[in-house]
Amino acid sequence: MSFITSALVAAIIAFVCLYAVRQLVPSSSLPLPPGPKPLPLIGNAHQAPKSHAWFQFTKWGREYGPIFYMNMLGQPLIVLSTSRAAHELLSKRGATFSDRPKMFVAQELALKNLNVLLMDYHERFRLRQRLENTVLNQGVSAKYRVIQALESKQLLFDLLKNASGKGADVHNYFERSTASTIFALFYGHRIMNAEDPDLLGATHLNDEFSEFVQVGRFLVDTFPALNILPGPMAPWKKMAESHFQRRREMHIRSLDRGLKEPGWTFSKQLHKTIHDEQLPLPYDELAAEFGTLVLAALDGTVETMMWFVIACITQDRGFVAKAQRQLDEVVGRDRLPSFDDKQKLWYITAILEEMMRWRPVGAGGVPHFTKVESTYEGYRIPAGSIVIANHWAITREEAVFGPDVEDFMPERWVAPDTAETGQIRDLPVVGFGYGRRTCPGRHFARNILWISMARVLWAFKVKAGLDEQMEETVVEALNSTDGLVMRPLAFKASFEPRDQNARQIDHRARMRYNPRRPRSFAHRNWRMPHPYAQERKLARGTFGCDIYKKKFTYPGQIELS
Ligand code: HEM
Repeated sequence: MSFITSALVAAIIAFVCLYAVRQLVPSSSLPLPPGPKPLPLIGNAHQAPKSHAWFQFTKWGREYGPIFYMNMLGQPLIVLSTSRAAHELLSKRGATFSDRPKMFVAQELALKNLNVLLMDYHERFRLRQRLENTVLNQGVSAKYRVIQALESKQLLFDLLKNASGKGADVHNYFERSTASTIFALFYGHRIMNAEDPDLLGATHLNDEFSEFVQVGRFLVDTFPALNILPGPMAPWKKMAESHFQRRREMHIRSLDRGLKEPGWTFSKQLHKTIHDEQLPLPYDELAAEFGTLVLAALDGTVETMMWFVIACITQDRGFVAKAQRQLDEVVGRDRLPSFDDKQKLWYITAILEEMMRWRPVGAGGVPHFTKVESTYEGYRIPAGSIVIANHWAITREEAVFGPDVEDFMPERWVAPDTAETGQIRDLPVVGFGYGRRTCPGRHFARNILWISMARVLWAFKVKAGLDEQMEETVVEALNSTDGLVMRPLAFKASFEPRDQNARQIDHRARMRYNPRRPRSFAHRNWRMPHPYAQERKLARGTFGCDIYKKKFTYPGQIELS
């Protein structure tokens, strides 16, 4: 018998045994949740959606109710379709439902178990979560607003210079702005443009990773025994090893650099904590932890901004004019909106919340896993189940969010007393996930999104871009990639300044750098103009002596002290 045949036979025997054991092991007498009708042995594998599973799962959710069950070649899969079910199981019973399913290629081979996103909820994970929390909790995240505000000015400047008139594919500019904020804080250097090698490396790794985590992409995920196949028969091994090596090299290089840059960085802060507290986190694992955070931070934030641009173009039934009226009343036309205006700019907050609802970028939810059997509403959830909160279905619950859930309507977040309190309605927040696995970057992300949305609306009329014949191009409201992050397909948008004030962003924001020395971070290349002296003072107060008792130099371009 050839090597490959033996491996296949071994995998099939393992599968049949597993299936038989799952059928025979006594469990509670409660029924499994309802779901599509399975076939013997393969279960529902033949019905598994080929792509964009969240759409089909939403249809099944409507048919079978808040919780439905599928059997994928013996692997139990539970899909939750309402906010209540997701909250009850994933949040309230977090001790049970906070592990992650095994993804052999992604986790074992490509990441060598170093990625916090795919780690089980055990001691190693909790240490990383504790460290993340020290630099990403709500209070500390507010301190980074200074940098987010500065980078959002640069964003306006980039859009004005490159995307007015006929418009452009603006993904690069939003990506640069977010990446620069993240790299500045993590590693102490800015990202000057979309061609930056660090940014290109990060996005390339994210694209590859997205493939590795697609359920059903690799047979070996279902039958890990297949991994004994030799190299040529197992192409995933080479792909995964190459991914791991490039990732490791990039993360370690970035951390080395982050520790050398002047001023405070996440790298320095956490490296010191680990050293002071003698925590069991070797250097390469710390580098991997930062790398994971950077990659996780980029995708969700940038793609939410891209969906925001699409909402402005395709969903404007008056929300843009309403937001601009409020911006003009509260802020006027002589300065940009700032975080200090947040309470009075409640409609921008409503837009942000509606954005996260209308296009939740993690549409299919990140899978959780339970190692023990559980019950819910009279149904049995078998031990070893993958549990998915289908964000797409949950954000489309009419009983929770009101009618016309496919429409973009910030008004659904506006409470009767919002105008006085600045507080919007307390509806369920879905986009950042659930329970002990809730996104640790949510406060950080919300701040970037809020200031970027407020400033883009203050400055521009956002329209579809024009083609060669000067006709408006078609911008689709739903076309997206498949995968962990739902990205809109490329489109062209035009950012026309609303007036002369907006046209002068470059004089006002003046986030200028010397284009002949774009990779130089010497602060003399940067000028902070007079109108923003006050911000400089604020930043100095914030970082100079406050939480970290250290002089903070916003890396390179702006001396804040
Ligand atoms: C709009 C932007 C973002 C969205 C929509 C988003 C969404 C999510 C979601 C849905 C999860 C999975 C939650 C679950 O399993 O239930 C997650 C996890 C995660 N996010 Fe975010 N995220 C965003 C921004 C960020 C940022 C800015 C950072 C870091 C600075 C970050 C770091 C992470 C990490 C490390 C995890 C893994 C947590 C774990 O497995 O326990 N994310 N995010």
